Amino acid sequence: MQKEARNYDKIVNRDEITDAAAAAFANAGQVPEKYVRTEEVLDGVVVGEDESYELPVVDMARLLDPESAALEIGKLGDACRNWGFFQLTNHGVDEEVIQRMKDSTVQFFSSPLESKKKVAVRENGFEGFGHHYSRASGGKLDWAESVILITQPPQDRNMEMWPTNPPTFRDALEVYSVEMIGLAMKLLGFMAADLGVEREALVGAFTGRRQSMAIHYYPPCPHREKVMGITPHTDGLGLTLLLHVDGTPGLQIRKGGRWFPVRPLPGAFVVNVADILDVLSNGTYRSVEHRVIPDAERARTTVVIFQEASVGGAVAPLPGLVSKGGGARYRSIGVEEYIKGNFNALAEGTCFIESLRI
Ligand SMILES: O=C(O)CCC(=O)C(=O)O
Ligand SMILES: [Fe+2]
Repeated sequence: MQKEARNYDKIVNRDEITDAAAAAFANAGQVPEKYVRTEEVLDGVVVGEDESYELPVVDMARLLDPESAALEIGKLGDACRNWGFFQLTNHGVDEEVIQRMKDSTVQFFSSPLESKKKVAVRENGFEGFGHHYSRASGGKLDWAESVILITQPPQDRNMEMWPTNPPTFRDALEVYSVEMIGLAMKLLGFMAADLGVEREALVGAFTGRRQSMAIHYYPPCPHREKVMGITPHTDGLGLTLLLHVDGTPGLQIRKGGRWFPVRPLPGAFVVNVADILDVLSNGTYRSVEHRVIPDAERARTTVVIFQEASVGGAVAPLPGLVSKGGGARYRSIGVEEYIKGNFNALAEGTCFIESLRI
């Protein structure tokens, strides 16, 4: 797909990180009005430390072992149906590749604002350094700074938006991005087995499609009840792979009207079903709303990879699943129209795939 085919004009509107914002992030004794969102933060009960619950954990080593595969595929399927999220252990991704990505990300965010602004978001631009998810919140901003980039396929990249500081960043991201395609494809193969479709039907929908990534830095905030790290949203693409750079928690998943905090397992990825996979699976797998609340004391940094998917140029339920009975639960839509609709919905704070429901 040519990048010219994507025109985000009038849809995407990002905010730059101002000097004032950077100063507030560095010293959060006082939260500027633009970031105060107490009502939103208090919307919905957060499940407390005292309540025991377990977010699903899927073990890649057990998926790969023929002795345990069937059971583990069942766990994977349950996680995608009931939570839309799971933590993935024993993922097999080269630890050095992960470490280089982590180090480069930390170094990027700790560099001076002037340096980060070399890749600042542009008007109507989708990529770059800035505030990315705040639009749904009536002019209020997220307590975070982020970079979003298109990473695959290589011809879709806008290299002028790729940081050169630290000098390791581009190379680390290039290698990491390829590893994440491999990891996504492995997982999708097991998801296909769980859904009862041909491996190629699901893996093929993701093969050669666009990959983008976000790195996020959430400064600590002693007034946690006032600020939102990321506005509640569902992910608009196919599959999301999230890496915790540090051990700081903050991600919360909505289930049954309550927010469940994720307790990051050391060395695990957090994987979630995004909207297009929900559609492909004909609503069997769920793309679930999530948000981030910053920590009171510790900064939090994440690296997030988004894999896009489509079938024959459309976002639609896989034919193999529709024919299984019940009919299509979503109507088919061209992928370009989908992406635009999704951005519009994100800006409005609605969920685009709801409008595709039959
Ligand atoms: O940083 C996180 O924990 C969540 C990021 C996220 O939801 C996103 O980038 O879509
Ligand atoms: Fe997300």
